Amino acid sequence: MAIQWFPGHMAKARREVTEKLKLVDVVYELLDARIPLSSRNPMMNEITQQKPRVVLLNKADLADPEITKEWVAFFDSQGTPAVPIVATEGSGFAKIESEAKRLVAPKLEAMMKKGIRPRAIRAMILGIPNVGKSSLINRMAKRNIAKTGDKPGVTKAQQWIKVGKEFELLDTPGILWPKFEDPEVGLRLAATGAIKDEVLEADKQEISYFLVKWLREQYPGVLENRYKLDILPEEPWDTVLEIGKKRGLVRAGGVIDEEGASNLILREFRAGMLGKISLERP
Ligand SMILES: Nc1nc2c(ncn2[C@@H]2O[C@H](COP(=O)(O)OP(=O)(O)OP(=O)(O)O)[C@@H](O)[C@H]2O)c(=O)[nH]1
Repeated sequence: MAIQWFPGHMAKARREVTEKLKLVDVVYELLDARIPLSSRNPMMNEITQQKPRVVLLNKADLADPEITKEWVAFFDSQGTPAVPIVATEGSGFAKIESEAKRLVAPKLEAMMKKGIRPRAIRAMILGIPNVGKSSLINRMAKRNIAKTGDKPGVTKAQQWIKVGKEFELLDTPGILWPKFEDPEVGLRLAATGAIKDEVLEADKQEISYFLVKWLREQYPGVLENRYKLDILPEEPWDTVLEIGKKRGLVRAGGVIDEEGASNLILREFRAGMLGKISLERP
């Protein structure tokens, strides 16, 4: 999504989310399992206030399973249950529902005591662009719900998607902006493909250097294995050039196509071809 977040957009997004929040019992905060804090809206607590919240660590198929466990423990320690999921495959979905039910149970009991008949639990999905909101909604709905959330000016009545007997999901997600202030956060978002490269001030090369440096430090052997490198150069720019050479990205006159090499590394990382890798630790 090519949306750019200007102050006006942020205010509007926040207003829309606040309106939707009034309709639901529980919020699913969708984060990228590879970069949970970087993919979290900086004002999440303020915006959702006291609303019960379940963190969903999406794209868990691409993340380092050990680090994902650490993140679950981290969020638990903060009092927010967290569930690793793969929205595109439907894995982790049973727990999505049971956690929400657990959080909303006291409210439903209080309603019953007042003689109000129990009703379905109502939930909404909230997250930054590209984190998998539509994939999750479609998978939970078991059909394709048209994307309308990111089209300015397109308004449509809120619809509820029935998920089982006791559960309903709002058919449009709440979209919030990511953090932009911290350059490292920006690089993590860019490396995972959460923000379009064109939107970012950093160029492809810089993003690939960031990724290569992280892999060198945190995942020894990964680059060597994938690109058949005998020795890993000390500097990230030399590594990128070396990978370009190995992959035959060489222009006339023997000049290595550095941008091509950067693109290749990013593309392969995003597709999970370098393995299950997380870019952020609790
Ligand atoms: N590997 C993997 N890819 C996923 C998963 N969930 C979503 N994706 C992919 O991530 C991309 C973005 O997914 P969407 O569902 O369009 O994300 P969104 O949050 O609705 O995006 P916006 O409409 O931009 O706000 C798509 O290419 C999906 O196929 C997942 O669990 N694993």
